[in-house]
Amino acid sequence: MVSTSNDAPVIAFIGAGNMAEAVLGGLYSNGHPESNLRFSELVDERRNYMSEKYPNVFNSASNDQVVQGADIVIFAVKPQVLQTVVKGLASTLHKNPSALLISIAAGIETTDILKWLGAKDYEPCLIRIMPNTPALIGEGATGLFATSVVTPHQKELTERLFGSVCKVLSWVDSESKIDAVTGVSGSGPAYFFLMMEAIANAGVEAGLSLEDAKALTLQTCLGAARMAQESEDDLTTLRKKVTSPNGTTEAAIKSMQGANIENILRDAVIAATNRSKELATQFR
Ligand SMILES: NC(=O)C1=CN([C@@H]2O[C@H](COP(=O)(O)OP(=O)(O)OC[C@H]3O[C@@H](n4cnc5c(N)ncnc54)[C@H](OP(=O)(O)O)[C@@H]3O)[C@@H](O)[C@H]2O)C=CC1
Ligand SMILES: O=C(O)[C@@H]1CCC=N1
Repeated sequence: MVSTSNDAPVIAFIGAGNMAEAVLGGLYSNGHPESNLRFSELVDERRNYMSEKYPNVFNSASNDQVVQGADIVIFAVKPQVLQTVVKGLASTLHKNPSALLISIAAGIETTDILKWLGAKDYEPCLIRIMPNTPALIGEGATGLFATSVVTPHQKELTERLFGSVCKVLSWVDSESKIDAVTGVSGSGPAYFFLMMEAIANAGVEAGLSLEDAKALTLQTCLGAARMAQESEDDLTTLRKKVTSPNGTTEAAIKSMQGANIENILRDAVIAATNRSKELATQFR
């Protein structure tokens, strides 16, 4: 096993896919010591890609190897394989009862993870988190839920770590709210990417080059989000300030409302929230 440096926690990622990369990459860019980051990944091609990108971060195809001696273990595999992964790691984790366990898997409930761990003599400290991919550039948003045995110190540590990659961290008091966080922000980047694709493509149809249409779309999205964050006006007021009576925006908003855009977006968020709940029962 690799040696570690200083008193930063040793963090082991189980699964090194898109979301693990977003969090690991964000921590790495923020100066978390490389020697205190590790990941396991079964797929050779993916492991090689990650190891070229993060050359001094220890990696292995063995989940057991990376969790040994880890202070924090982050489960970052797909919901459908989490049960097998957790059961496979249980005996190794029982030898490290002080490790803080964090699951980022959509849907899967903490009671199921604890059941799969099957610890007899202690209750593992487990936190469920739903971050999003902009964590890779330090612009993530996440909801967090802690089981009752998690200590204030562990919550602070989790806030500090995820706070370095996510600008919004919101602890929820009941686990079911993590499904709603998933519907709004976990899946949320994809909604905005889809809208940006559609707006840029429409800009091309209206006569712009793709390059210009994309640049204008992205900056408009960024500017609107930053303005909404920094302004004292609420979202409705900000929208109305763009919308001159009988002007161009009004024509666009009428077109969108005619197609029932509010309901379309509402249904999308509820569909993702419900799918998160369904994943829990599907892979139990
Ligand atoms: N992507 C996102 O925006 C977000 C994802 N999440 C959650 O994060 C988790 C990971 O998602 P994402 O990164 O997108 O998924 P990915 O499929 O990109 O990453 C998971 C990786 O883990 C690998 N893997 C599978 N089984 C094992 C195993 N037994 N041991 C080690 N590695 C394994 C997978 O290989 P293989 O491809 O062969 O399965 C894959 O490379 C999911 O549970 C998802 O719900 C949460 C928030 C946002
Ligand atoms: O689509 C998914 O299931 C994962 C969880 C949230 C974002 N991506």
